[in-house]
Amino acid sequence: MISVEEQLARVLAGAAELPHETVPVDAAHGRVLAVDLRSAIESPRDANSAMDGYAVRRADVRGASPDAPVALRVVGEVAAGSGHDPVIGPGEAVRIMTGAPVPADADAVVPIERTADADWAADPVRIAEEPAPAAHIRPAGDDLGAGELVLPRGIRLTARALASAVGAGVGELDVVARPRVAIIATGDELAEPGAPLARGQVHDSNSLLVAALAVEQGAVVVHRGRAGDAPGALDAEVRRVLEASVRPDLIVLTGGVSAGAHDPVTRLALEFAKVAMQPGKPQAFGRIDGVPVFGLPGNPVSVAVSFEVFVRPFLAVLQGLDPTRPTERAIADEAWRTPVGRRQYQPIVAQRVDGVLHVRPASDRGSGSHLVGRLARAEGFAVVPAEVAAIRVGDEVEVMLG
Ligand SMILES: Nc1nc2c(c(=O)[nH]1)N[C@H]1C(S)=C(S)[C@@H](COP(=O)(O)OP(=O)(O)OC[C@H]3O[C@@H](n4cnc5c(N)ncnc54)[C@H](O)[C@@H]3O)O[C@H]1N2
Ligand code: MOO
Repeated sequence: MISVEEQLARVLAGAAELPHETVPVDAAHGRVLAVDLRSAIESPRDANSAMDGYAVRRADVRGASPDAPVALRVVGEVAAGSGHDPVIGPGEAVRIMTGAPVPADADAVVPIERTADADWAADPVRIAEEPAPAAHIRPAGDDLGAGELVLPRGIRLTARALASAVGAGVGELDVVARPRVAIIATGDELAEPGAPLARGQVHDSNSLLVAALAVEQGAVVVHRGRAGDAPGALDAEVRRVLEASVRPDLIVLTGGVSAGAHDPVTRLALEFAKVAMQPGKPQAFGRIDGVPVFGLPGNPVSVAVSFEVFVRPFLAVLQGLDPTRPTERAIADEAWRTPVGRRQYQPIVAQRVDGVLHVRPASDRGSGSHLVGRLARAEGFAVVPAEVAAIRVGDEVEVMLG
């Protein structure tokens, strides 16, 4: 048996960041930013009003108060979006709306509520407050200076990040290419989701599990198929994938990697390993025509764990992201057994109590790697060192969430 670290090192050995591409901001959600993004503009472009009210010259309204309002003639109006810059002479004011550019002659905005009549029809308008210098004016460049760093390279573009990018005057972003993943579930026993099962059959949940996990990690699924155990079937399916017009960056196979007499992955030219982990012991990895191929063990919980431990870091490296997974300390609220000699990845449910993370196994039916029905409850995995034989109530465990 080899350690998880040894197998991970094998998997990551040839992995490198994919090429970059430029995409419209609309298509960048979830992509990884390839270069630092600096603001293309000063934002806001113009000094603009933070309130609906009147643009005034402060010199005209010194000492204004509710008891001694100052009357100004209304000589115009600017609404948001107006490119207009009306002249404001002594004793004059301009109606201004939130977001509208402040006329060059004004040096303060008085909100409508601070006028004696609080009525847009009032003319003259009676200003009932002496505004502070630049009151309610958002200066140009208040949000972003031209050239200011907005987003650092290597982040995944969230909705908020995209809003900042658009605010920075950018219409396109340089992003890392999405890893293209091909998935082939192997086994004669596999049936379509929802299909009635004949004796010996099982629904293929693995190919969808891998596809959805890969998409969650920023990948795009270019092929999802199944291959039976007959000699040549998997080979033919792999060939089809490799010869398709869109070549994948990786192929993920599930099932057929262990010691069975019909395990088809074992006939491929991959490197096979028994990894000291549970679940996920039998693993295969290699390159076929230069394309990385993962052979994950067929049990659904083994697939979920193998993806977290090997495929997810690989996808991270392809996207220029840190492959290390942050872990947290947690307290076990329930006891469970764990195999000595293999690092256990126990699906867990988690709960924070007074800031302390508490976990218990997600399955109430043991840690069988076939328990796909319990996978939905898992909120993460407890990672138990190989030398530990049992977790007792109150023990501290390391947990990777999500
Ligand atoms: N003699 C030995 N037998 C087994 C060993 C071993 O070391 N010696 N290892 C066991 C362990 S651990 C695992 S894990 C499994 C891995 O087996 P395979 O990768 O060959 O997987 P299969 O035999 O094809 O399937 C295992 C199990 O999972 C079900 N399955 C397969 N594909 C899917 C799918 N797409 N969706 C849902 N379920 C799937 C399959 O029906 C089997 O029940 O080997 C042990 N045996
Ligand atoms: O290692 Mo297998 O993955 O126990 O279930």
